[in-house]
Amino acid sequence: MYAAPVPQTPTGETPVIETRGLSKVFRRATAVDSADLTVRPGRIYGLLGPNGAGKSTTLKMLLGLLPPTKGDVRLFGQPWNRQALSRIGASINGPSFYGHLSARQNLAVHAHLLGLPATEADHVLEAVELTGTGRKKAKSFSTGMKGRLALAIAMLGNPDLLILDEPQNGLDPEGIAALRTMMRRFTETGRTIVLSSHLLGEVSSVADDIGLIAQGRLRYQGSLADLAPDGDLERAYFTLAGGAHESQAVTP
Ligand SMILES: Nc1ncnc2c1ncn2[C@@H]1O[C@H](COP(=O)(O)OP(=O)(O)OP(=O)(O)O)[C@@H](O)[C@H]1O
Repeated sequence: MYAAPVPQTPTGETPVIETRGLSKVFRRATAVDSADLTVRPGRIYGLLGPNGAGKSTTLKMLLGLLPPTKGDVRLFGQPWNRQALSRIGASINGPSFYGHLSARQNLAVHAHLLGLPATEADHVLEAVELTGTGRKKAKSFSTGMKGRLALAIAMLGNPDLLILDEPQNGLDPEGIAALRTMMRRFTETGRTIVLSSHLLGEVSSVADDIGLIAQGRLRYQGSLADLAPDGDLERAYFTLAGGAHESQAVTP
């Protein structure tokens, strides 16, 4: 395990996530190659990269869903440990819920599984503005509503960190704007979000910091403003990610 003293960011805060040499090899294919991530508290960190860049694999390793082949992960200043997961809410691999249950019933089931009071369900339902869905079954929700429900499930238990894999997928501009507002609200209290996306425009509309990954390697990490001081994010992205012809980056 990575056993260096608790590292700090230039501003002196302990990172919420810090990885060193994080790598994942599937058979002989390297999906993530020596990634050194630093995620600061209170920030929205956008993990950006083309399809197949290694974003989901990275998030899964942070959550212990995949064992790293090499490298270390620290969460909240401590070497990776299961207890830290109780401080993390996550939505990976798209929304997953019981289709025959309402939003509130879904949340009540998840709250129960987490040992939380049922009132917690109402709390997150309100946070994602799904209180008006009543008895409507989740299977008949629109993509945007399903996205909100997935976010609500991840927010149960008042986590300090949200890890969201492509939360903007399938959302219309209104849904993306609503998600942005919910995410901003979440981080206003010093909490942190890591989200992945291959959509440059959507990440740039919400993220404070960017980790740009391509072919498993972290090509850039820092503030969104520093990624493209001239304001041309698309050019910066294509330069770092390896060229428009290879990349799936899309601006809305
Ligand atoms: N379980 C697995 N077994 C073998 N290869 C895998 C597995 N999971 C991912 N990969 C490979 O690892 C690489 C990175 O995949 P990953 O899903 O992390 O990319 P991504 O950046 O999340 O892509 P996308 O934006 O398309 O979701 C890809 O080449 C993928 O095919």
